[in-house]
Amino acid sequence: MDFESFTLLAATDDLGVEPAARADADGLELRMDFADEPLAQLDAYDGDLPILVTNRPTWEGGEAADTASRLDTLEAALEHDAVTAVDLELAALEGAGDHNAGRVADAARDRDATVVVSTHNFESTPDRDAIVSRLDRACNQGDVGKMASTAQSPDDVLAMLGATRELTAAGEQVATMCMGSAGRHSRAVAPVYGSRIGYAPVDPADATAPGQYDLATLRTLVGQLQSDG
Ligand SMILES: O=C1C[C@@](O)(C(=O)O)C[C@@H](O)[C@@H]1O
Repeated sequence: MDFESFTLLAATDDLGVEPAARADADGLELRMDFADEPLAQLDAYDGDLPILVTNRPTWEGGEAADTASRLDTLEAALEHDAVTAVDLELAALEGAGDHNAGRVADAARDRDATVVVSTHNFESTPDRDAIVSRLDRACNQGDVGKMASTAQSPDDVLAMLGATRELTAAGEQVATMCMGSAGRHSRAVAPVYGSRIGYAPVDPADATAPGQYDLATLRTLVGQLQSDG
C-alpha cells in the first residue's frame, strides 16, 4: 500500500474479518496492541487484502507497553509479505518514550513497506497552523503523516480540513481525521481535501477509536462525495 490515493482500511484486532472486509476495504489495519497472538495471526493469514500494522503504546492511547518488545513485534510483522505498511508514532521517532522507533522505520524501508507516522490528541484539536507544523514533522519522518485529533466544535474540523488541504497542495501525503461525535463527519469529508487513509471497523461494535463509522457506511459516504467531484 503506497497511499497514493485514498485508501480505506478495515481497522481490526482479528485478521479473521478479512473475508467480510473485502467488499469495502482496500486493506486492513491490524491493531497488534489490541490483538490476541498478532504474530500467530500473521503466520496463519492467507487473505487477499494487504495489511498495515500498528502496535500503539499506552502513552499514545494504545495498549502496548513501551518496551523494546513492542518494536520487535512490529519488525517481526514486517517480515510477512502481506504487511506492506507500518504505523509509527511521531513521538517514538523523535525520541520520546524509552525506545526509539527508527530501527522499525529502517526495517520497513528495507522491505519497501510504507511508513505512516502518526500523532493523536484524545482531548482537543490544535489550531490550523499547529496542525500543519506537526503534520509536516510527521511527513519528514516517513511517507505519510497522520493526525487524529478530537473535535469539540465545527471550527476544529475546519482547522483540520484546512491543514489537510494546505499540506496536500504542497505535495505532502497526509491522513487526517477528527475523533468524537463533533468530528465524525471529517472521516468522510477529509478525503475530499486530500486525506489518504480512512479507518473503519467491519462491525461498529469493534471501533478502534471514538466516532468511527462502520466500514460499509464510510465506503458509501466517501464514494458519494468523491463521485460528486
Ligand atoms: O491512528 C489511527 C486512527 C484511529 O485512531 C481513528 O481515529 O480512526 C484508529 C486507529 O486504529 C488508527 O491507528
